[in-house]
Amino acid sequence: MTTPVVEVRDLRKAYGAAPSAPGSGEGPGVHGVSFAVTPGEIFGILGPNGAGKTTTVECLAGLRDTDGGALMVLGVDPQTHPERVREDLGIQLQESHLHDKITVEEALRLYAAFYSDPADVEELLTLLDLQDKRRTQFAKLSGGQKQRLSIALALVGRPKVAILDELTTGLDPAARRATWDLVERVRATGVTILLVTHFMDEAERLCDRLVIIDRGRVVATGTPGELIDRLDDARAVRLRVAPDARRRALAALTPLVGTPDVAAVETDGDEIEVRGTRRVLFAVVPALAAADVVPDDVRTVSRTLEDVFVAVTGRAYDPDAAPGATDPDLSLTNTMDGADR
Ligand SMILES: Nc1ncnc2c1ncn2[C@@H]1O[C@H](COP(=O)(O)OP(=O)(O)OP(=O)(O)O)[C@@H](O)[C@H]1O
Repeated sequence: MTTPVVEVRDLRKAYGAAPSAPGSGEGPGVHGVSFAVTPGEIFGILGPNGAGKTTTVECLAGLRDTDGGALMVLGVDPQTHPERVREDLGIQLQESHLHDKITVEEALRLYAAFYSDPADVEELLTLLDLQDKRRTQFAKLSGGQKQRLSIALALVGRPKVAILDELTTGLDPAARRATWDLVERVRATGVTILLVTHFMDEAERLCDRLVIIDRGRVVATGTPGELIDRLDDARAVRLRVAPDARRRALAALTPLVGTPDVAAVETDGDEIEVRGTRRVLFAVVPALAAADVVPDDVRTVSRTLEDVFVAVTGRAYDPDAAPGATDPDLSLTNTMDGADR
């Protein structure tokens, strides 16, 4: 088995006292998170706001002290040797703040000066599509350009692992898609990526594997496909059948419920929906053929990571749900400094 580049075992970090409200869990923080990231992956940490994602990556970067558990980044414990971890770890945290007047190129050269063997600034400008913006001041950049600059800054120390936190929050759909392409481009250069996000579609699109975190705990781990396929009704086949064949179609399909690949048959307007495993289509087609029903239209529908969240937590996914107390004074800045330990 490949040695993980990042390993988190039973990480614990609590903020303040546990809440007294019934059902509100153990209070804000992280309460036993475990996962391992293998080299070259885009690994996702997905969950609603306040789930504990940023806390987890800040502990990994040695920016916060933990209360318990074991952490390893490229063979080094970030809690005991944060400075060694930072040599190989690039981190782009939420809300990067740079001086309004600093230009893109100045910012990159300034950050490069902190490293003995920095990445080539020209290469970074090209990789992140910022050549045309090199002389633009930070305050004049669009949201997408600021995000691209923050990724470039996270990569300036030639990290082996890059942590990207809530990259696409506030971006329009086109800028989001462009940012996703960039993340894939960065991974293609050999950097392992730890992607923190509360966007289900982003995780589904980008991550090779992921953990879903809710209220400080891991509630699911796997590839997006594995997590979805574990649902009892991972897929659905939707059929439109002419009114005169409808009764025959239902008579053929209803007895399939309870067979290994079929969980339910339901009607919805003029459509019939058969839900089941990813092999549900294999059950539907022979049954229709035997009854000589030719549908006017057939579509397959896949579930999403949002359905996985609902299935494992029993709650609807509210990306903005932030349980527990917040710390109004906590303002995170880019790079290693600025976090309160
Ligand atoms: N310094 C702090 N003091 C008190 N509570 C904190 C502190 N930092 C985080 N928290 C709380 O701990 C919980 C987890 O926060 P964290 O930032 O790790 O969540 P998150 O999943 O990254 O969400 P978000 O995207 O909103 O940052 C939240 O309830 C948050 O309010």
